[in-house]
Amino acid sequence: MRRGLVLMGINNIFTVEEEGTGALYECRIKGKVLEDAVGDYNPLAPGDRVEFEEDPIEEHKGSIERRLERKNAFVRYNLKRKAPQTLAANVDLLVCLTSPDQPPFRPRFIDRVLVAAELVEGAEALVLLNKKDLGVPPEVARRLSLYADIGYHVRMISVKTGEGIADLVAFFQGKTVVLVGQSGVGKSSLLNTLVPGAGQRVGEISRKYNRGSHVTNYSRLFHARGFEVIDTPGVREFVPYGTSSRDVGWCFREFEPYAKECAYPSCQHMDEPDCAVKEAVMKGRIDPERYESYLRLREELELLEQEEYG
Ligand SMILES: Nc1nc2c(ncn2[C@@H]2O[C@H](COP(=O)(O)OP(=O)(O)OP(=O)(O)O)[C@@H](O)[C@H]2O)c(=O)[nH]1
Ligand SMILES: [Zn+2]
Repeated sequence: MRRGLVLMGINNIFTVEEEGTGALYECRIKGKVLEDAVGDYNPLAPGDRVEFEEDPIEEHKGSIERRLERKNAFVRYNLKRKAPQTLAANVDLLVCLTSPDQPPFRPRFIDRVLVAAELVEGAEALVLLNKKDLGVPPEVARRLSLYADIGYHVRMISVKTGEGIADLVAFFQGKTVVLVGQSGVGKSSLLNTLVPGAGQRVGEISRKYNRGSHVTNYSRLFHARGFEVIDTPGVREFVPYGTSSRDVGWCFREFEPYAKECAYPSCQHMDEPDCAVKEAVMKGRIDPERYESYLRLREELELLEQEEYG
């Protein structure tokens, strides 16, 4: 049995890089499901390690027999397909790439990615502002320092001028990092800086597997110097998966010390009496914008739950 690393998967065909040799195999899953991944919608993602068997006839084809134990998984809810989508596995650092302008800074998007990051066990999160060369308005700077205050990594770079890139590469050493971002923030540009030629390779792959459609709707692992980087599809909306409307408050990490003090253990921090979270918002100890993000995400998850079960 050979061992390998899943680099990407499109339409249930997985590109697996063999351990030791680095040879690439085009693999399918043997049988219908993987034993240890029963019930998963997409059982394999870039970053997964697998055992596979080489095809006896066709060179560089194979079948995946088993997924090795995962440390964690980064999952979003795919609104189009109405199903969870695992974007990456075995993640050390989730990078939410953003920009001060072009497209506009969207803190609500960041908050949602950070909620998803809280659900990736053992992974850290970095809020990474690209396009620093465009200038950083005070409101953006304030928000970034809020993220730092509540315990997330925060950095600013400019792919255009190269500012902050060397430090970023140093920070990434030894890690598997996942890039997430809205369209247009410069994700492809950053990826190309980290992994020269990556963009071109992505283009070739989409032509091969995604005939006609140029939109990359799958993630892909690349080896960079001293670290691994997983690129994910640029999305307009991001919905985290793996929590419920009732529990999502626990994914706003700065709420936690207060939430424990709420009169009701399952307090939703809305209209309940003696809600310590609301009180903290009122006293300025919790940022009102983060609280607003919470309310909106809670509501959206509730709507999705009604769609699913109603
Ligand atoms: N001013 C400035 N522009 C940048 C910087 N990085 C990227 N851009 C520009 O931003 C635009 C979008 O960059 P892309 O790398 O294509 O962004 P993306 O996030 O991959 O976007 P999608 O392909 O839509 O997912 C391009 O015109 C880049 O030249 C930067 O640091 N500063
Ligand atoms: Zn409460």
